[in-house]
Amino acid sequence: MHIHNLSEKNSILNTFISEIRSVSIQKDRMRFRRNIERIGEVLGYELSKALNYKLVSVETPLGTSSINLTDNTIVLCSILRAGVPLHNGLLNYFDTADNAFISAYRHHKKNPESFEIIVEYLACPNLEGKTLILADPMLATGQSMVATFEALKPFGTPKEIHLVSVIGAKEGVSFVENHFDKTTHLWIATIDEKLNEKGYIIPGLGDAGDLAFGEKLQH
Ligand SMILES: O=P(O)(O)OC[C@H]1O[C@H](OP(=O)(O)OP(=O)(O)O)[C@H](O)[C@@H]1O
Ligand SMILES: O=c1cc[nH]c(=O)[nH]1
Ligand SMILES: [Mg+2]
Repeated sequence: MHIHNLSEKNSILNTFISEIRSVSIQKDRMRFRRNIERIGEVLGYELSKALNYKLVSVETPLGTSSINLTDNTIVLCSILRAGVPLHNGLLNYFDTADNAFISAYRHHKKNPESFEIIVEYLACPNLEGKTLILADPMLATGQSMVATFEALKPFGTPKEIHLVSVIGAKEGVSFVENHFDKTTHLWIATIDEKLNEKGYIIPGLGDAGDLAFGEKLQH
């Protein structure tokens, strides 16, 4: 897998990452969502450099200009709920993309330290020969990303796959590395050291879905 960890180079992205991590700033829910969206825009811009381009002509009022434009047919799929603001950020740049949504959540049984991933809702176009962008801001154990990909398989075989995430744990990155083809790209804002016993990324940011949309009741 090609891992693109954008934190390896300093940029304005660091400001957005620090704000979603900060225990005081992250409480501003609108700012939290907007920062995830802004990170989606930055990741989308970087990802765009790996797409295919074709020379096209554009008529201006005064002449003709030639420019390389991407000819990838993109399907943008994000994992509910926390994926929504990241999806919006990516869609701000890939504005003609087709879109897929899937729900994947951790279902805790009696023991809060063990959970399974439940996939319930899935709306997806044909993926055959498409460029699939699979987005989820948190790559903790990596199980949601892998369960989602398995659920998408009946919709066709994408030509290329780009995973997009904001914060990953080393363990989750290795997990997806073992489950996806080696041609897959991972575009990630930063990678943290470890997970705690409940599967939260340390230091991470807490619960991205709750920070973006409010706490949910377990059912
Ligand atoms: O890599 P994993 O260990 O699978 O964990 C990551 C998943 O956890 C979060 O979702 P969560 O289950 O909290 O649902 P939510 O988005 O509804 O809050 C996050 O958005 C990922 O989907
Ligand atoms: O640290 C984590 C792990 C999974 N989901 C989150 O929102 N945060
Ligand atoms: Mg989720």
